[in-house]
Amino acid sequence: MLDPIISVAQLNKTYDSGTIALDSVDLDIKAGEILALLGPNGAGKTTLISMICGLLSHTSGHVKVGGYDVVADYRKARTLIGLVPQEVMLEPFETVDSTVRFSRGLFGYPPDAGFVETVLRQLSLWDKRDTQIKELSGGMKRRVLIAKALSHHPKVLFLDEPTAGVDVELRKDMWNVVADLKAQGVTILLTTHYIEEAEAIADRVAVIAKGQILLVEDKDALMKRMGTKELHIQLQDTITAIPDSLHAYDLSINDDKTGLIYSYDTKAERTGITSLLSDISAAGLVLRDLQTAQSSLEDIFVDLVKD
Ligand SMILES: Nc1ncnc2c1ncn2[C@@H]1O[C@H](COP(=O)(O)OP(=O)(O)OP(=O)(O)O)[C@@H](O)[C@H]1O
Repeated sequence: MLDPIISVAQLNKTYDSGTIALDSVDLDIKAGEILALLGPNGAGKTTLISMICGLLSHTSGHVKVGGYDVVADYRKARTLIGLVPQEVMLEPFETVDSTVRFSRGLFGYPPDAGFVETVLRQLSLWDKRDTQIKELSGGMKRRVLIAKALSHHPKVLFLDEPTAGVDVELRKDMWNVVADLKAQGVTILLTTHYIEEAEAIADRVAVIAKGQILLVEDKDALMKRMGTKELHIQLQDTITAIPDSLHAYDLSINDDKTGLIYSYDTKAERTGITSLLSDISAAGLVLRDLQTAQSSLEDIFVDLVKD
Protein backbone atom coordinates (compact mmCIF):
# COMPACT_ATOMS: atom_id res chain seq x y z
CA MET A 1 0.00 0.00 0.00
CA LEU A 2 1.35 3.44 -0.93
CA ASP A 3 1.91 5.65 2.11
CA PRO A 4 -0.98 4.78 4.38
CA ILE A 5 -2.32 7.83 6.22
CA ILE A 6 -2.82 5.71 9.33
CA SER A 7 -0.43 2.96 10.19
CA VAL A 8 -0.91 0.71 13.20
CA ALA A 9 1.80 -1.86 13.88
CA GLN A 10 1.83 -4.64 16.47
CA LEU A 11 -0.36 -2.63 18.81
CA ASN A 12 -1.17 -4.12 22.20
CA LYS A 13 -3.25 -2.79 25.04
CA THR A 14 -3.70 -4.43 28.41
CA TYR A 15 -5.77 -2.39 30.86
CA ASP A 16 -4.69 -2.19 34.50
CA SER A 17 -7.52 -4.61 35.26
CA GLY A 18 -5.66 -7.21 33.22
CA THR A 19 -8.12 -7.11 30.28
CA ILE A 20 -6.30 -7.57 26.99
CA ALA A 21 -8.24 -5.12 24.81
CA LEU A 22 -5.92 -5.21 21.77
CA ASP A 23 -3.74 -8.11 20.77
CA SER A 24 -1.03 -7.49 18.12
CA VAL A 25 -3.15 -5.28 15.91
CA ASP A 26 -1.78 -4.34 12.47
CA LEU A 27 -3.86 -2.01 10.33
CA ASP A 28 -3.04 0.36 7.47
CA ILE A 29 -5.58 2.86 6.20
CA LYS A 30 -5.25 4.48 2.80
CA ALA A 31 -5.73 8.21 2.34
CA GLY A 32 -9.23 8.98 1.13
CA GLU A 33 -10.87 5.66 1.95
CA ILE A 34 -13.78 4.84 4.23
CA LEU A 35 -12.93 1.93 6.48
CA ALA A 36 -15.65 0.39 8.62
CA LEU A 37 -14.45 -1.30 11.79
CA LEU A 38 -16.94 -3.95 12.82
CA GLY A 39 -16.94 -6.04 15.94
CA PRO A 40 -19.17 -7.22 18.75
CA ASN A 41 -19.45 -5.33 22.07
CA GLY A 42 -16.14 -5.22 23.89
CA ALA A 43 -14.14 -6.23 20.79
CA GLY A 44 -11.72 -3.32 21.23
CA LYS A 45 -13.02 -0.78 18.70
CA THR A 46 -13.14 2.24 21.01
CA THR A 47 -9.80 1.29 22.54
CA LEU A 48 -8.23 1.16 19.07
CA ILE A 49 -9.70 4.51 18.02
CA SER A 50 -8.65 6.16 21.29
CA MET A 51 -5.12 4.90 20.81
CA ILE A 52 -4.88 6.06 17.20
CA CYS A 53 -6.06 9.47 18.39
CA GLY A 54 -3.33 9.44 21.05
CA LEU A 55 -5.87 9.64 23.89
CA LEU A 56 -4.89 6.37 25.49
CA SER A 57 -1.43 4.98 26.11
CA HIS A 58 -0.52 1.66 24.58
CA THR A 59 1.26 -1.27 26.15
CA SER A 60 3.45 -1.80 23.08
CA GLY A 61 3.48 -1.14 19.34
CA HIS A 62 3.38 1.93 17.11
CA VAL A 63 0.74 4.20 15.61
CA LYS A 64 1.46 6.82 12.97
CA VAL A 65 -0.97 9.33 11.52
CA GLY A 66 0.20 11.27 8.46
CA GLY A 67 3.70 9.99 9.21
CA TYR A 68 3.70 11.34 12.78
CA ASP A 69 4.01 9.02 15.75
CA VAL A 70 0.94 9.63 17.93
CA VAL A 71 3.02 9.50 21.11
CA ALA A 72 6.32 11.19 20.15
CA ASP A 73 4.64 13.73 17.82
CA TYR A 74 1.27 13.92 19.55
CA ARG A 75 0.43 17.52 18.62
CA LYS A 76 1.26 17.18 14.93
CA ALA A 77 -0.64 13.91 14.67
CA ARG A 78 -3.64 15.23 16.60
CA THR A 79 -4.11 18.28 14.31
CA LEU A 80 -4.71 15.90 11.43
CA ILE A 81 -7.48 14.09 13.32
CA GLY A 82 -11.14 14.87 13.84
CA LEU A 83 -12.83 12.68 16.43
CA VAL A 84 -16.55 12.18 16.75
CA PRO A 85 -16.91 10.29 20.03
CA GLN A 86 -19.55 7.73 20.85
CA GLU A 87 -20.92 9.74 23.74
CA VAL A 88 -22.35 13.19 23.22
CA MET A 89 -20.15 15.58 25.16
CA LEU A 90 -21.27 19.14 24.50
CA GLU A 91 -21.91 22.26 26.58
CA PRO A 92 -25.71 22.39 26.91
CA PHE A 93 -25.98 26.19 27.16
CA GLU A 94 -23.68 27.00 24.24
CA THR A 95 -25.12 27.63 20.77
CA VAL A 96 -24.29 25.45 17.79
CA ASP A 97 -22.25 28.22 16.20
CA SER A 98 -20.18 29.03 19.29
CA THR A 99 -19.52 25.33 19.94
CA VAL A 100 -17.96 24.92 16.51
CA ARG A 101 -16.07 28.23 16.62
CA PHE A 102 -14.65 27.44 20.05
CA SER A 103 -13.43 24.04 18.97
CA ARG A 104 -11.69 25.58 15.96
CA GLY A 105 -9.94 28.04 18.27
CA LEU A 106 -8.75 25.23 20.51
CA PHE A 107 -6.75 23.85 17.60
CA GLY A 108 -5.14 27.24 17.05
CA TYR A 109 -7.05 28.22 13.91
CA PRO A 110 -8.08 31.89 13.53
CA PRO A 111 -11.82 32.64 13.35
CA ASP A 112 -13.30 32.06 9.89
CA ALA A 113 -17.04 32.72 9.77
CA GLY A 114 -17.22 31.64 6.11
CA PHE A 115 -15.69 28.24 6.81
CA VAL A 116 -17.87 27.63 9.86
CA GLU A 117 -20.93 28.53 7.76
CA THR A 118 -19.87 26.01 5.11
CA VAL A 119 -19.52 23.26 7.71
CA LEU A 120 -22.85 24.09 9.35
CA ARG A 121 -24.63 24.18 6.00
CA GLN A 122 -23.06 20.88 4.96
CA LEU A 123 -24.50 19.27 8.08
CA SER A 124 -27.88 21.03 7.74
CA LEU A 125 -27.20 22.92 10.97
CA TRP A 126 -27.18 26.45 9.55
CA ASP A 127 -30.79 27.11 10.57
CA LYS A 128 -29.93 25.95 14.08
CA ARG A 129 -26.76 28.02 14.45
CA ASP A 130 -28.18 30.18 17.24
CA THR A 131 -29.96 27.33 19.02
CA GLN A 132 -28.61 26.15 22.36
CA ILE A 133 -27.32 22.59 22.36
CA LYS A 134 -29.81 21.54 25.05
CA GLU A 135 -32.69 22.31 22.70
CA LEU A 136 -31.46 20.01 19.94
CA SER A 137 -32.64 16.48 19.23
CA GLY A 138 -30.20 13.60 19.73
CA GLY A 139 -29.59 13.31 15.97
CA MET A 140 -28.86 17.03 15.69
CA LYS A 141 -26.41 16.81 18.59
CA ARG A 142 -24.56 14.10 16.68
CA ARG A 143 -24.31 16.46 13.73
CA VAL A 144 -22.85 19.13 15.99
CA LEU A 145 -20.22 16.62 17.11
CA ILE A 146 -19.28 16.10 13.46
CA ALA A 147 -19.22 19.86 12.78
CA LYS A 148 -16.99 20.30 15.80
CA ALA A 149 -14.63 17.58 14.60
CA LEU A 150 -14.47 19.22 11.15
CA SER A 151 -13.77 22.69 12.54
CA HIS A 152 -10.00 22.29 12.28
CA HIS A 153 -9.78 20.81 8.74
CA PRO A 154 -8.87 17.25 9.76
CA LYS A 155 -7.46 14.88 7.18
CA VAL A 156 -8.78 11.88 9.05
CA LEU A 157 -12.15 11.63 10.70
CA PHE A 158 -13.04 9.01 13.30
CA LEU A 159 -16.71 8.30 13.69
CA ASP A 160 -17.41 6.09 16.68
CA GLU A 161 -20.97 4.79 16.26
CA PRO A 162 -22.10 7.95 14.42
CA THR A 163 -25.69 6.87 13.96
CA ALA A 164 -26.40 5.02 17.23
CA GLY A 165 -29.97 5.82 18.22
CA VAL A 166 -30.58 7.90 15.11
CA ASP A 167 -33.72 7.28 13.03
CA VAL A 168 -33.48 5.71 9.58
CA GLU A 169 -33.99 8.96 7.68
CA LEU A 170 -31.31 10.83 9.60
CA ARG A 171 -29.00 7.84 9.28
CA LYS A 172 -29.25 8.01 5.49
CA ASP A 173 -28.64 11.77 5.69
CA MET A 174 -25.54 11.07 7.67
CA TRP A 175 -24.35 8.61 5.03
CA ASN A 176 -24.63 11.44 2.48
CA VAL A 177 -22.56 13.68 4.73
CA VAL A 178 -19.91 10.97 4.95
CA ALA A 179 -19.94 10.57 1.15
CA ASP A 180 -19.45 14.36 0.76
CA LEU A 181 -16.50 14.28 3.13
CA LYS A 182 -14.94 11.42 1.23
CA ALA A 183 -15.38 13.39 -2.00
CA GLN A 184 -13.38 16.18 -0.33
CA GLY A 185 -10.56 13.72 0.33
CA VAL A 186 -11.17 13.11 4.05
CA THR A 187 -10.17 9.62 5.22
CA ILE A 188 -12.84 8.10 7.43
CA LEU A 189 -12.70 5.33 9.98
CA LEU A 190 -16.08 4.42 11.32
CA THR A 191 -17.27 1.94 13.88
CA THR A 192 -20.83 0.77 13.72
CA HIS A 193 -23.19 -1.88 14.94
CA TYR A 194 -25.45 -1.31 11.94
CA ILE A 195 -23.86 -3.62 9.45
CA GLU A 196 -26.03 -2.29 6.65
CA GLU A 197 -24.28 1.01 7.34
CA ALA A 198 -20.91 -0.55 6.53
CA GLU A 199 -22.46 -2.26 3.53
CA ALA A 200 -23.81 1.08 2.31
CA ILE A 201 -20.80 3.36 2.72
CA ALA A 202 -17.52 1.54 3.38
CA ASP A 203 -14.78 0.93 0.84
CA ARG A 204 -13.10 -1.61 3.09
CA VAL A 205 -14.21 -3.54 6.12
CA ALA A 206 -12.11 -4.59 9.11
CA VAL A 207 -13.52 -7.11 11.56
CA ILE A 208 -12.21 -7.15 15.12
CA ALA A 209 -13.11 -9.62 17.87
CA LYS A 210 -11.48 -10.13 21.25
CA GLY A 211 -8.85 -7.53 20.44
CA GLN A 212 -7.67 -9.24 17.26
CA ILE A 213 -8.22 -8.13 13.69
CA LEU A 214 -9.84 -11.11 11.96
CA LEU A 215 -9.86 -9.62 8.51
CA VAL A 216 -9.40 -6.42 6.51
CA GLU A 217 -10.77 -6.56 3.01
CA ASP A 218 -12.31 -4.58 0.22
CA LYS A 219 -16.04 -4.67 0.93
CA ASP A 220 -17.20 -5.69 -2.53
CA ALA A 221 -14.53 -8.38 -2.80
CA LEU A 222 -15.47 -9.68 0.66
CA MET A 223 -19.13 -9.91 -0.20
CA LYS A 224 -18.30 -11.66 -3.43
CA ARG A 225 -15.82 -14.03 -1.84
CA MET A 226 -17.84 -15.03 1.19
CA GLY A 227 -21.33 -14.40 -0.03
CA THR A 228 -23.43 -17.18 -1.44
CA LYS A 229 -26.59 -16.88 -3.39
CA GLU A 230 -29.76 -18.85 -2.93
CA LEU A 231 -32.52 -19.69 -5.32
CA HIS A 232 -35.83 -20.13 -3.52
CA ILE A 233 -38.05 -22.48 -5.52
CA GLN A 234 -41.71 -22.45 -4.51
CA LEU A 235 -43.63 -25.58 -5.51
CA GLN A 236 -47.27 -26.20 -6.26
CA ASP A 237 -47.51 -28.97 -3.64
CA THR A 238 -45.81 -29.47 -0.30
CA ILE A 239 -42.65 -31.56 -0.28
CA THR A 240 -41.28 -33.83 2.47
CA ALA A 241 -38.28 -35.47 0.77
CA ILE A 242 -35.90 -34.47 -1.97
CA PRO A 243 -36.31 -36.84 -4.96
CA ASP A 244 -33.30 -39.12 -5.58
CA SER A 245 -32.81 -37.67 -9.05
CA LEU A 246 -32.00 -34.27 -7.46
CA HIS A 247 -29.42 -35.45 -4.94
CA ALA A 248 -26.52 -34.10 -6.98
CA TYR A 249 -27.69 -30.55 -6.23
CA ASP A 250 -27.06 -28.57 -3.01
CA LEU A 251 -30.74 -28.48 -2.07
CA SER A 252 -32.71 -28.21 1.14
CA ILE A 253 -36.41 -28.13 1.88
CA ASN A 254 -37.68 -24.79 3.23
CA ASP A 255 -39.15 -24.48 6.73
CA ASP A 256 -42.81 -24.63 5.74
CA LYS A 257 -42.15 -27.47 3.25
CA THR A 258 -43.57 -25.47 0.36
CA GLY A 259 -40.42 -25.46 -1.70
CA LEU A 260 -36.69 -26.01 -2.14
CA ILE A 261 -33.69 -23.79 -1.50
CA TYR A 262 -30.74 -24.14 -3.86
CA SER A 263 -27.39 -22.64 -2.76
CA TYR A 264 -24.99 -21.82 -5.54
CA ASP A 265 -21.75 -20.04 -6.17
CA THR A 266 -22.12 -16.93 -8.31
CA LYS A 267 -18.47 -17.13 -9.35
CA ALA A 268 -18.70 -20.68 -10.72
CA GLU A 269 -18.68 -21.02 -14.48
CA ARG A 270 -22.14 -22.57 -14.37
CA THR A 271 -24.67 -22.01 -11.64
CA GLY A 272 -26.50 -25.23 -12.51
CA ILE A 273 -29.84 -23.43 -12.41
CA THR A 274 -30.96 -24.37 -15.90
CA SER A 275 -30.33 -28.09 -15.46
CA LEU A 276 -31.81 -28.00 -11.94
CA LEU A 277 -35.05 -26.52 -13.20
CA SER A 278 -35.40 -29.10 -15.94
CA ASP A 279 -34.53 -31.94 -13.53
CA ILE A 280 -37.13 -30.61 -11.09
CA SER A 281 -39.79 -30.75 -13.73
CA ALA A 282 -38.60 -34.22 -14.88
CA ALA A 283 -39.02 -35.33 -11.23
CA GLY A 284 -42.69 -34.38 -11.52
CA LEU A 285 -42.54 -31.30 -9.30
CA VAL A 286 -44.48 -28.22 -10.45
CA LEU A 287 -43.00 -24.73 -9.98
CA ARG A 288 -45.08 -21.92 -8.54
CA ASP A 289 -42.52 -19.13 -8.05
CA LEU A 290 -38.79 -18.38 -8.04
CA GLN A 291 -36.78 -15.88 -6.02
CA THR A 292 -33.07 -15.28 -5.46
CA ALA A 293 -31.47 -14.03 -2.24
CA GLN A 294 -27.89 -12.86 -1.70
CA SER A 295 -26.21 -13.18 1.67
CA SER A 296 -25.61 -9.79 3.25
CA LEU A 297 -22.54 -8.39 4.96
CA GLU A 298 -24.41 -9.14 8.18
CA ASP A 299 -24.55 -12.88 7.40
CA ILE A 300 -20.85 -12.83 6.61
CA PHE A 301 -20.04 -10.92 9.81
CA VAL A 302 -22.06 -13.29 12.00
CA ASP A 303 -20.28 -16.23 10.37
CA LEU A 304 -16.88 -14.66 11.06
CA VAL A 305 -17.37 -13.83 14.73
CA LYS A 306 -19.60 -16.70 15.85
CA ASP A 307 -16.69 -18.59 17.36
N1 LIG B 1 -10.83 1.82 31.05
C1 LIG B 1 -10.93 0.50 30.99
N2 LIG B 1 -10.44 -0.28 31.97
C2 LIG B 1 -10.51 -1.62 31.91
N3 LIG B 1 -11.06 -2.31 30.87
C3 LIG B 1 -11.56 -1.59 29.86
C4 LIG B 1 -11.53 -0.16 29.86
N4 LIG B 1 -12.11 0.27 28.70
C5 LIG B 1 -12.48 -0.83 28.03
N5 LIG B 1 -12.15 -1.95 28.72
C6 LIG B 1 -12.35 -3.36 28.28
O1 LIG B 1 -11.61 -3.55 27.09
C7 LIG B 1 -12.32 -4.34 26.16
C8 LIG B 1 -12.54 -3.56 24.87
O2 LIG B 1 -13.43 -2.49 25.12
P1 LIG B 1 -13.82 -1.40 24.01
O3 LIG B 1 -14.62 -0.34 24.67
O4 LIG B 1 -12.61 -0.98 23.26
O5 LIG B 1 -14.74 -2.29 23.03
P2 LIG B 1 -15.72 -1.83 21.86
O6 LIG B 1 -15.43 -2.75 20.73
O7 LIG B 1 -15.59 -0.38 21.61
O8 LIG B 1 -17.13 -2.17 22.49
P3 LIG B 1 -18.59 -1.52 22.21
O9 LIG B 1 -19.03 -2.02 20.88
O10 LIG B 1 -19.39 -2.09 23.33
O11 LIG B 1 -18.43 -0.02 22.30
C9 LIG B 1 -13.61 -4.72 26.86
O12 LIG B 1 -13.42 -5.98 27.46
C10 LIG B 1 -13.78 -3.64 27.91
O13 LIG B 1 -14.50 -4.14 29.02
